[in-house]
Amino acid sequence: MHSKEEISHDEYQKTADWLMSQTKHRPQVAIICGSGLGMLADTLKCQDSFAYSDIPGFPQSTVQGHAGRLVFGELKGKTCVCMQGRFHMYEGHSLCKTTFPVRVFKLLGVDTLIVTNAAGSLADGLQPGDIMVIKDHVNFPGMGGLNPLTGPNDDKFGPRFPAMSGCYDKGLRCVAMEVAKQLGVANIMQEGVYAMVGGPNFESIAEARLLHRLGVDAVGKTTHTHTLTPFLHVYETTSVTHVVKSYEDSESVNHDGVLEVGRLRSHTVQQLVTELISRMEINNNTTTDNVA
Ligand SMILES: O=P(O)(O)O[C@H]1O[C@H](CO)[C@@H](O)[C@H]1O
Ligand code: HPA
Repeated sequence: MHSKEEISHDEYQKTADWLMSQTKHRPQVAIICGSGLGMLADTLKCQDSFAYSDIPGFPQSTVQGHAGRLVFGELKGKTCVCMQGRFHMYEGHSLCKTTFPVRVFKLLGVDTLIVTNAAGSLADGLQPGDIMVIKDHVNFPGMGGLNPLTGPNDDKFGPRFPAMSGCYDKGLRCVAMEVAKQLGVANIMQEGVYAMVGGPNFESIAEARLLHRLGVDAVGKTTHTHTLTPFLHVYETTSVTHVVKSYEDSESVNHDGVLEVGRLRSHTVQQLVTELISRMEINNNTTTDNVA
């Protein structure tokens, strides 16, 4: 069963030590790129990049649109590490494997995590191509006991019972909305609630309607597992795709369509993240105080 696998502190440390022996970069910010959104990594300067298959202990990406590379470099004067490709439960990874890189990032000195993803729209006001800033999540697998934090707690990574109320950094969300205004994209950006489901199938019409009634704005198959790691300032943005909610709707959602929307919005997401990073005060560990 997924939740049984355990990874020791030494294993995370071994991967972190290997990376530190291969690059001089010491990142403060980590960026995880969602489906079709990996181009962000190409904008880093003075790059050192590693295929996941060459990094000791790292899982492998198997999904189209997730290149499987870890890229270190500079963005707007901040040292960053960028995942071009993430790991999903539906690929067969245990949940602690899907979150493995986030704990390694902590050991590298990262204190801010920026996550992008693709997800289907359930809210009436969210159109395909819109951007949703995640303000909260519903962790369906977690509510049923599938949680990367299951098992012995490693106090070095956070408390046994972490609170989720402040999970998505309010200061970063405010700055993101300011940046959206400055870039002229505030009309396609709003805050909302993301729900993770197991997948890999897309939702049935009845499931989509149920999620909508439960207060979910967008649905995907990943993401919050990374944000359950309570030591980081987290900012997360969703690139919204179409979800079928009506029996009369002749469209059906598919992964190629998801990648297309990702590509369509990748430039805007890239601009948003770059400007957000440029405004961060990172060294004093007080991103939440840095509201523009
Ligand atoms: O969450 P990301 O990796 O962006 O991908 C989303 O897009 C894929 C489905 O097309 C699923 O993996 C879903 O979670
Ligand atoms: O999980 C999903 N469901 C619906 N639409 C999506 N678009 C990306 N991911 C998803």
